Amino acid sequence: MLRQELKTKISDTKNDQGYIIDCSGLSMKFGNITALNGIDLKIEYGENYGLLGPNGAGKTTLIRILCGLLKPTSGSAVVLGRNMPDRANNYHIGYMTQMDALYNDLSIRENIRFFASLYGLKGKKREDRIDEVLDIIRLKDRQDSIVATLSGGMRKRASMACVLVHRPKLLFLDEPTVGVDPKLRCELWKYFHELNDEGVTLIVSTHIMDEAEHCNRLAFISDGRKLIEGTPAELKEYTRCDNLEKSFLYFSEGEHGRA
Ligand SMILES: Nc1ncnc2c1ncn2[C@@H]1O[C@H](COP(=O)(O)OP(=O)(O)OP(=O)(O)O)[C@@H](O)[C@H]1O
Repeated sequence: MLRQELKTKISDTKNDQGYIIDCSGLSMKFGNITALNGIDLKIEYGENYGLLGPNGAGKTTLIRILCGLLKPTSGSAVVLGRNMPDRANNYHIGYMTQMDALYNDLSIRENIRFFASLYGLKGKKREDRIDEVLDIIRLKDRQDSIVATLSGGMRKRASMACVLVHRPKLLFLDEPTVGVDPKLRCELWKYFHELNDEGVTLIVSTHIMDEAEHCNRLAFISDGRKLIEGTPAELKEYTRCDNLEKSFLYFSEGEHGRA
């Protein structure tokens, strides 16, 4: 009952612009595997929204549908006012996957330039944007290094630059700071919040609680279902837990997970 009240309270927070993401009854089956099972999701413009759940919960499948890379088995996903999949949304969306999509034999700058060109950026504007993102990820001094020679954290930063270069309105980040050192992690989250302030909507998929605490709202996902959503404070307060991990266990395992 209380859980329903929390759901209702949160779903009442609608913004005048409508929703950047509006999903209804989204399901996805791969043969006999049900990856998503009737997900309803409304995300407002400029939110920093977290998808939190264990391995295999369905987070990546959900993101791939929202990016237009997969067609759902049933239900609808409206993104930026368009029913997905719709290629017209491609320019407005950035997606940083768990596995990087960098070309090993190109330099960092050449990789970023390649992605910028795919989005139609040219000439001085393109080179200025590349300089801008190199500053953000703090790799300007390594811009000519061949990607195959980079450390894991540097690869992550280079991938980040490739998805930021066309300034997407909607950014999907799959475990964005795994393998990144604490100092840069702080800087990246500061930058993500700045992007939010500029109106960019961020969807962050994670099973790391530290990362989830940075989101303004979260959905707990398990076995392809959305268990609950709310702000980190609301979810902890409701479950009377001192951290999100325990709150998640509360919802995924019932009363046994309670602190
Ligand atoms: N192309 C596919 N073919 C078959 N099964 C798939 C496919 N993609 C995903 N699945 C299955 O769907 C389920 C959800 O997977 P998904 O990758 O969405 O989970 P996830 O929450 O992102 O997990 P993780 O945190 O480990 O990345 C899993 O059982 C997975 O094996």
